[in-house]
Amino acid sequence: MSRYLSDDEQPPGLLVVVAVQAEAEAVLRGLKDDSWPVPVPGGELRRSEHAPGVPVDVLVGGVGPAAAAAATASVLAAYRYSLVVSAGIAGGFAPHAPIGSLVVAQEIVAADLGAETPEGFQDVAELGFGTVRHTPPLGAVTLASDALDAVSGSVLTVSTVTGSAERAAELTSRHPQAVAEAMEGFGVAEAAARYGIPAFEVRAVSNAVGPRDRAAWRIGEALAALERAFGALPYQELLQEVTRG
Ligand SMILES: O=C(O)c1cccc(C(=O)CC[C@H]2O[C@@H](n3cnc4c(=O)[nH]cnc43)[C@H](O)[C@@H]2O)c1
Repeated sequence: MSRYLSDDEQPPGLLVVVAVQAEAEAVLRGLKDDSWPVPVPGGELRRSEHAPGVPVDVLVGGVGPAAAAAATASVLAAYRYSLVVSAGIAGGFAPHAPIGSLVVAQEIVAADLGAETPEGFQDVAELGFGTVRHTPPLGAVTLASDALDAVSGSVLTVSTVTGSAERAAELTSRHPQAVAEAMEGFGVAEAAARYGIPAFEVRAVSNAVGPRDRAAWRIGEALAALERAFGALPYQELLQEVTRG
């Protein structure tokens, strides 16, 4: 008997979108990796049922907002979900999010989507062209932050990794609630919004946002934190929270 009902019959669950295979493996270890492959346009995702009746799908979407948006949208065209989660490693803004800590986004912000003007950077919302932020369901943010003992705040999506103290200061002056920087969250959230599905972002900090120092990276520590996160998330409560009317 199939443990996984057809898509029409099963309750829609969570889609977790990561950038690279190493992050997917950390998430699947957290889910006690009893997953199996499911075809999606362009490849496959891994499907598991971590909690009874709560399917969790894990997709490797690629690095950066465009790749993440395209990959997420192609899966949402094929399968139904109640929550879409952008997950992976991230840079943390000191002192809020030290290396090895977990972060949950209260808002997902496109931090470099806009224009340089004589008055300084203006984002596309300020220019009147669109949106630069998505707000995850507050109840889900609270549930996850409490369960993970995570820092919550603004998680910035950039297309260019910050590499100087000056750039980090610019970002925190524009986004005083910024706790982390990554490259996929806004793309994932944009795709989810096209399907009317709430988005969520959880990150494990691998490095400090600021001067480029790859020797200071702690990717292994961050991947271990990511594994812990996906072993500790209250999946059934999260789904109840986001599907409550
Ligand atoms: O070459 C560098 O100096 C460098 C510094 C930080 C990050 C990178 C990446 O290529 C990371 C891309 C990948 O990891 C996520 N990530 C992790 N730390 C950060 C960060 O500080 N800022 C932005 N993204 C980060 C990101 O989501 C990507 O998936 C290279």
